[in-house]
Amino acid sequence: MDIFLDEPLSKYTNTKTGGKADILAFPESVDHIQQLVQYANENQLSITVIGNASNLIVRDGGIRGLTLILTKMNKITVHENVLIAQAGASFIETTKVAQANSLSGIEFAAGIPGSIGGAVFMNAGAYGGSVQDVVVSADVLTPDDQVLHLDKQELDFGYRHCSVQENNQIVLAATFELSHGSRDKIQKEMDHLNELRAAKQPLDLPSCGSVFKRPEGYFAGKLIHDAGLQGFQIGGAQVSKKHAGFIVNVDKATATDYLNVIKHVQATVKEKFGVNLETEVRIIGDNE
Ligand SMILES: NC(=O)C1=CN([C@@H]2O[C@H](COP(=O)(O)OP(=O)(O)OC[C@H]3O[C@@H](n4cnc5c(N)ncnc54)[C@H](OP(=O)(O)O)[C@@H]3O)[C@@H](O)[C@H]2O)C=CC1
Ligand SMILES: C=C(O[C@H]1[C@H](O)[C@@H](CO)O[C@H](OP(=O)(O)OP(=O)(O)OC[C@H]2O[C@@H](n3ccc(=O)[nH]c3=O)[C@H](O)[C@@H]2O)[C@@H]1NC(C)=O)C(=O)O
Repeated sequence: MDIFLDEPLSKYTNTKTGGKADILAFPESVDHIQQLVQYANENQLSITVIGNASNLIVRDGGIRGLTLILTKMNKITVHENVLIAQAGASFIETTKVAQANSLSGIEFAAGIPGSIGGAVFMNAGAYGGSVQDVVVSADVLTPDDQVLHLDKQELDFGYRHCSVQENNQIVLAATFELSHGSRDKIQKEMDHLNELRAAKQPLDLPSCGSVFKRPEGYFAGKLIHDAGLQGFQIGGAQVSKKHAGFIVNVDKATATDYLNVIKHVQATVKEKFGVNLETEVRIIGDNE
């Protein structure tokens, strides 16, 4: 198993920002994760799990203790209409495997750049679909190193919410129940959604997806757009000129630049429209 010390996380985050991990490990099996959790518990190290870092800002001070990236646990298996994906599998790859097996239901995720673990953790959604519509159960590891099989009810999905968040569990794998469909039709729907995404979102620049949650009754992107903030920039982090709900790294941004732009956007939208924008991105790690 690969383990790195003092490893810059900017190499792994989609924003290309963030400080160093004291210890960064790439486990290849549940056994590896259990060994790492045991080691961390014995040495009183905190544990942080990162998926594809597509909806994440790691502060410039980095992450103490042990950080895990699960991309080496990426097996996807299919039995009839049931698809099981390990936590480190990419969501996009999972949609391709479903399509190849004529399975319909996760077309909505064709362009979601996260991992299966991150997608369950955040109850990922786009274009009217979300993880809760198709996931029937997940295997998780508890902080005291026990593997649990949780059904959908126990996962307690809500808007960008899942019970894994407050129980500090690590998602190991997820089971999806899909329906049989036509391979061509599934592919067409995935292509269509990817075209919509490419037309609206700044996919050509580093970002962390939608920075803010949808406030009830509003769209974050529209509020930021109407506040005249598109193009607003601090350091190398800029409110996207293409989609105001994104902050793009246009010139060697730091995580601090991102956080300063977020603060300014929140204050401006509050002042102009009286709406509180809550971050959807996870912000983790220490200040510099
Ligand atoms: N709709 C869209 O177009 C887009 C949606 N997204 C969303 O963001 C999600 C982020 O996914 P991803 O990039 O993989 O995640 P990230 O690496 O961005 O991690 C986000 C958080 O997820 C938690 N996490 C990740 N993997 C696991 C795991 N195996 N077990 C437990 N917790 C985990 C971590 O929580 P902690 O810090 O507490 O350990 C982490 O802080 C996507 O799946 C999707 O929901 C992202 C971009 C675009
Ligand atoms: C990118 C993410 O998810 C995305 C997901 O891909 C898309 C597609 O379904 O819908 C959400 O974006 P969104 O709420 O910004 O949806 P969009 O349809 O792009 O925009 C909403 C509305 O705001 C308007 N809008 C958007 C951007 C902008 O600069 N100006 C503007 O006026 C749009 O015209 C539209 O009327 C998800 N974000 C949230 C917070 O719900 C993510 O979670 O990281």
